[in-house]
Amino acid sequence: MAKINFGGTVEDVVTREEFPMEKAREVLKSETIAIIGYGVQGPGQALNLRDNGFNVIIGQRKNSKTWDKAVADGWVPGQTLFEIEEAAEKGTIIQFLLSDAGQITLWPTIQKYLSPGKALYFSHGFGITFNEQTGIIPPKDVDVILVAPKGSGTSLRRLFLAGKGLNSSFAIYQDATGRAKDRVVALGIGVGSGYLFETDFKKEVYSDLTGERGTLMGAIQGIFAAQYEILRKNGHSPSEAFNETVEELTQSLMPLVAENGMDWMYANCSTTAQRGALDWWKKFKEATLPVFDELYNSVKDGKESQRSIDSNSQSDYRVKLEAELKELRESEMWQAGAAVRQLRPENK
Ligand SMILES: NC(=O)C1=CN([C@@H]2O[C@H](COP(=O)(O)OP(=O)(O)OC[C@H]3O[C@@H](n4cnc5c(N)ncnc54)[C@H](O)[C@@H]3O)[C@@H](O)[C@H]2O)C=CC1
Ligand SMILES: CC(=O)[C@](C)(O)C(=O)O
Ligand SMILES: [Mg+2]
Ligand SMILES: [Mg+2]
Repeated sequence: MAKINFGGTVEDVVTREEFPMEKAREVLKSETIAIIGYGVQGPGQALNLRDNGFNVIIGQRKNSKTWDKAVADGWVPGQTLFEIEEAAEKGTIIQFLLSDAGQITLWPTIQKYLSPGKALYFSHGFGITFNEQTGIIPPKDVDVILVAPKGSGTSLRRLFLAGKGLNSSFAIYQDATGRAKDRVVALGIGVGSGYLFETDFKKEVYSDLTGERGTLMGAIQGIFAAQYEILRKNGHSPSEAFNETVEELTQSLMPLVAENGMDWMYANCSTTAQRGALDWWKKFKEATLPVFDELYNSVKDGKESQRSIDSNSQSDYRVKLEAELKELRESEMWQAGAAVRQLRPENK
């Protein structure tokens, strides 16, 4: 573990220097990693593990789109691709990467294959933390571990192929074998994580549900829509409104923040912009702090998890989600965005 000072708080983190890939391969050399679920995280983690030389198999429903996707990705039926139950039986580490709602449905099936000494692996603390809602209560004689990439499985794979990595949190809920720490850190390195920081199942899911409803996905769409609406209401064209709300942020300013922090991005803007941003950011913080407080309490009270389970357990959950995504896509702001993207020099 490396001791890193994060703004005054020293944390123990795992970097690839402390836990190189060779060590991860040694730790997991006798393991069969069965990945159940091939949606977004499944492919990202499975392909990275395979490329890193680990023994990986996939468990999927036959005659499904994800079975075909797995075959297209080079998984071989009967060798590295099996039906869910056969993969769970063969796996010594079962990576439970169905959707959080899907895990509830499949838990009675997976549970049958959790023989003593196996490991049950999640990429979200949802199923375990809200087990009064999910019913996911593992037997005591298996390891229960978590590696949660802090980003999309699509990005996990793309960054791996680019020689980079997404950071991940890791947690141990049960250490039945005495090897849970080694297993979970080895898996975190194997799936292509940048650095690993420790958490617990409850903190992972509370922070993750907050983040995705907040700055990462929900709040950002909300402030985009609000600013775009004000600009358009005051006569600014869609081009001007979209560029000033989204395109400049994604193409110019956020990459500067990612490179060297917010102050550096500010310093690379005009002094006019710096004065304004420094005057206004606290007003936006004051306006949104109550909303974030309400959001976190809704997560903590189990309201968000129940909402997710109720919605995503319905047979037509994907149809309903797609209809709302279509509404977003067809909004004027994102239609303007589609036109702007097409006009990028690299897309001409
Ligand atoms: N999407 C992402 O990039 C991230 C996901 N996670 C976590 O990783 C896990 C997997 O997430 P995703 O890959 O997004 O899942 P997903 O929503 O893409 O679903 C994965 C697979 O589960 C299947 N599935 C859904 N409901 C099912 C059911 N009732 N019965 C059988 N199969 C069912 C889907 O067909 C899909 O193939 C979740 O715990 C999620 O919270 C964590 C970090 C990021
Ligand atoms: C990509 C990710 O980290 C999320 C937003 O938490 C998720 O997909 O659940
Ligand atoms: Mg997340
Ligand atoms: Mg999430």
